[in-house]
Formats: sequence, structure tokens, C-alpha cells
Amino acid sequence: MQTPDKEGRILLVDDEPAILRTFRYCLEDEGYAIATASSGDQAQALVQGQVFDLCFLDLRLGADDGLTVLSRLRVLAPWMRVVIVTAHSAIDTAVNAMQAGAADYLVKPCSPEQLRLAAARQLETSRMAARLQTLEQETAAAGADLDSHCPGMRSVLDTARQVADTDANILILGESGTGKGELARAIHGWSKRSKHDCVTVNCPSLNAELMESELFGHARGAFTGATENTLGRVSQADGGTLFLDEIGDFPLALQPKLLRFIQDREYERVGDPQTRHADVRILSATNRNLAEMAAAGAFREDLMYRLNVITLTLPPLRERVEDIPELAERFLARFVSDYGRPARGFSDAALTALQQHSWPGNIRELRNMIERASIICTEELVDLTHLGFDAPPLDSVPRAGAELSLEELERAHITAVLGNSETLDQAARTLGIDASTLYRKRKQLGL
Ligand SMILES: Nc1ncnc2c1ncn2[C@@H]1O[C@H](COP(=O)(O)OP(=O)(O)OP(=O)(O)O)[C@@H](O)[C@H]1O
Repeated sequence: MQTPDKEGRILLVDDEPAILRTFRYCLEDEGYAIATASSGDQAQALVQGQVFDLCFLDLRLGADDGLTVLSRLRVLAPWMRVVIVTAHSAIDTAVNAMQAGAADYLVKPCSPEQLRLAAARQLETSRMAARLQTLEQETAAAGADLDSHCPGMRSVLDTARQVADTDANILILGESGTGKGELARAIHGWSKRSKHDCVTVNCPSLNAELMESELFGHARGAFTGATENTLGRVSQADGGTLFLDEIGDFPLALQPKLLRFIQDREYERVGDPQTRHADVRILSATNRNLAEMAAAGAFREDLMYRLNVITLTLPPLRERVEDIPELAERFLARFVSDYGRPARGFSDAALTALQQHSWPGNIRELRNMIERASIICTEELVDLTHLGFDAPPLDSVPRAGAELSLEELERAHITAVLGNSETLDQAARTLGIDASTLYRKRKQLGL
């Protein structure tokens, strides 16, 4: 199968060579990559070896029962949309096929225009579904404008723009909450890969086994609970960018497989020996010191050198004091509009306090603080009280039973436990929650 432009990979399954030929010519003219099969077994073999976005399946396939072929294909490639091709006299079967997971049906004989339209419609739907996941991640961070008045930040942005269009792997460093994720998405947006997806994988949220399946996909039956084949994030990012967030927490046991993928762009799904290929640019980010981790044997050195072909280090917010007023104003405008609240700006005292704060949680902390302030402020100007600056010092030890909200108590307790723990796993154990819940809470609370 040729892949002229990756806009759509289509499988045609029919036992009539003349139909296969006509369909192929018509769809190839549109620029799609086409493969053909004249039996259920052939179709199954092709689907096991390659990723298709769409299949036109004739239900009358000689000896093969079309509905059985359909259900086998659905298990092998649940992401692939299937359009049934049927004779007028067999519409009932087409309806059964729709119930069994087919996306649509075409009645034979059909015109080239009907075929083109059906293909375009299905591929558009499948592109929309793939983008939805990416957009969900982006919505949470919508509106980020990376421009800066701080020379250090501007030089990072200049370098990022220069290297965005190369395929060089980039490691983004910086304290938690400095905007590493935002920068990664911006680099993808500035690159020639931007019409494909930027797929994010949060490394600390999964153990080695689950991460392997999440990244590389798995075959049905590969482990208990693997009821159907999955593509994996690497395949989803084909043509685009894979962003490995918090790479310092990537499971050590799985690092050789990631290294091989980065070197050769080749991998196998869990439980499936077939070697696959994906054209993916790798961006990664961490607030940990990978060199120290490598020296201590907690991170593979060879992997580190593959990831950090270019390193970009984001300055902490306390070194970007000149950016604080604009960031704060932007967050305020966004949240008062979201929540329908009256605040329109900051008092002078509030602005000064914002610029003097040390921001251990960086932009995430600023964002959370302004969100809270925008909700509780019933006046036109946000003042010190709304920001919590004249409340008891943040570092005084809050007690159970004190005048504190549950969230404040939770924040204080998690902060203290994190401070007393050697590792995130140890902190999660002390708190009695799993590591992925702790990971989410840290983000949510801006820790
Ligand atoms: N320039 C910006 N403008 C607006 N919002 C921003 C900007 N930079 C970062 N943010 C917001 O700050 C928060 C933290 O950003 P992000 O998740 O990119 O940081 P991070 O450095 O990747 O954090 P972590 O290390 O914890 O993963 C997000 O809500 C993000 O939308």
C-alpha cells in the first residue's frame, strides 16, 4: 500500500475484481492510500499488519460470511470505520451490520461521487474523533499566550521557534508549572507537523506494563482485560508529535523499548510480534535532573542523550516579574467571563503583592490564585484579601478544626507529606492514594 499523503488509509474488501479496480481508481484519484483484499482472510491479514482508517466491505464475499468478517475486523481494528457495500436486495443485512458496528452502508451500484462522498464523510468523522482527545487536553489550557517581556524567556522562545520545524527531539526543562506543556504544544503548532496531532503522555500516571500498552498498543488477549486490539499513542501520533510529560518518571524497565523506538521509529504492540513503524517527533519535559538520575542509575543515559538533542530551560515565574501583571490580567479576564463575575482589574496593592510573591508553583499557582480570586471577589478590583495575601502566612501549619476549607487543609497536608517524602510513591503511600491520583491532585492544587 502506498502512503501518498496519509490523509486516509482505505481498505477495499470485495470478491469481484472489477469492483475493486473501479473503487481503487476512484479513491486513488482523491489521493487516498488504498489496499485491496478479495477475501475475509486477506482482509484480516492486512488489518493485522497495517493501520487503516476506513474499510469498504462487501458483505457477499464468496464462501466467507460478511457479518463474521465484519466482527473480526471490529475486534482487530476498533478504530477503523467500516462502510458496508451491499446490493439493494440485501438491505436487511446492511442494517444488521450497522448494529454490529458498521458506520454506514452504500447500495450497489453506486456512482463515483457517492463513493467519494462516503469516504470523505467517514474519514472526517474519524479525524474529528482523534482530534477530540487532543482538543480536550488543549481546552484546559486554552488561551495561553507565550509572549514575554522577560529577556530570558524571550530567548527560549526564539530558540524554540528556530528548532520547531526540524525533527530534532527537544527536552524542555523547568520547575513545575512554568509552562513546559504549553511550550511543547506551541512547538508542535509552529512545526510542519501541526496538521497532525500532538499526543501527550503523562509519564508518572502509569506503571511499566500499562505504560507499554498505552504507548505502543496491545493485541487482543495480550493480558487479562485486553478484549480488543488498541493502537497506542505512538500510532495515534504518526505524522505528528509525541509529548512525554514528566519524562523523569518514565518507568525504567520500559526505557529500552522507548530508546529503540526513538532510534529506529520501530516498535511492537504488546502481545503482537509484528514490527511497526511510526513517524513521530519526540518532545519531552521534566522538572527533575536527568543527568543526576542517570548517574544514580535511575534513568538511562543513552535515552537522555536521545531526548535532549535540543534543551530548552524555562525560567521560573519569580524571574519573570515583568510578565506577572499581564498574565494576571489575562487570567482574570478569562475567569470572570467563565464564571460571570464582576472583577475587572487589580488594586495597586494586589499587583505589587503579586510581583513580590515567590511563586513556588509558578504560572499554575498564579492561575489557580486568580481563579479563586475571580470567584470570591464581588467588587470591581481584586484586592489583597481576595488573593489570600493577608490571610495567615501560607507556611504556618494549618490544624484540623481551624478555620480552613477542606481544599486548604488538603493542600497543606499534601505539601507537608511531599516535603517529608523521598519519592512520589512514598508520598502516595503515606497519603493512602495511588500515584496517579497524587499526580492529578498536585496539578489541581498547583503544587
Ligand atoms: N504563557 C502562559 N499563559 C497562560 N497560561 C499559561 C502559560 N504558561 C502556562 N500556563 C498555564 O499554567 C499551567 C501550568 O502549565 P504547564 O502544565 O504547561 O506547566 P508545566 O511546566 O508543564 O508543569 P508540570 O511540570 O507540573 O507538568 C497550565 O494551566 C497552563 O495552561
